[in-house]
Amino acid sequence: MNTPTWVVLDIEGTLSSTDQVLVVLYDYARPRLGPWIDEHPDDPTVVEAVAQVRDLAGLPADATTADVVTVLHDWMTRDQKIAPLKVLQGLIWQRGYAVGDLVAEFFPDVVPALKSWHDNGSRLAVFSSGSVAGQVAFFAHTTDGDLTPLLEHHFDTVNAGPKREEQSYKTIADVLGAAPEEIVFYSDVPAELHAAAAAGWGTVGVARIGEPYGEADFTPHRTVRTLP
Ligand SMILES: CSCCC(=O)C(=O)COP(=O)(O)O
Ligand SMILES: [Mg+2]
Repeated sequence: MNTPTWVVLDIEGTLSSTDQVLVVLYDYARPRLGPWIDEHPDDPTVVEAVAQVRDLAGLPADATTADVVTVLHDWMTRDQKIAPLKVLQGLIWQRGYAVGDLVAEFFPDVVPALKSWHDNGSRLAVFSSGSVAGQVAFFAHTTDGDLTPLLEHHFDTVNAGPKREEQSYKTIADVLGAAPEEIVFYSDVPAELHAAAAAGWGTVGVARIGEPYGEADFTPHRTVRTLP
């Protein structure tokens, strides 16, 4: 494959283990959701996210924080990557990274690959279900230091759209100002790769041993076990 202009990267299962997200980060967020909502009654981002939870879950307007948290915990248990949950998690993780409670860990091949792509002239972006706020904090506080200078753009389901829909990849290409064939997407989830390919992007399946999609069928996408 020729060196692409843009390399767009998924996080969970691709750069970082699923346990890093679903155990470390989710366990950190779970008990903090209720207090975060109650302590930020005037934050428009929080107010909007809570209103969206109420709407999506069909809760009454007078639903309590505890009712909202019950819904959020249920979504987390089922790993439903629903936007208002990801927004609230992202705010909590942002604080967790800032105060030193959290440090982002990557698979061992990831940081060398990011640096190699960057040094060889590829431009890097992220497309993850994790909110942009959470993503930026994650890359700013890693076991290898602040990696944010390597990344030019962050996309999530709010500013790009659902990861399994072709239109989201068209939106990202527009923002990047790139032709689809100049972009390659790396992900552990075949359905996401199918959507990116439908938008004309190059695709690479990341089938890591021991990860949930490690033995999935990635046909017709090129597949690797490690990056790049
Ligand atoms: C601080 S980044 C958290 C990533 C996250 O919340 C998530 O759900 C990852 O999903 P992905 O789309 O990267 O597989
Ligand atoms: Mg993933």
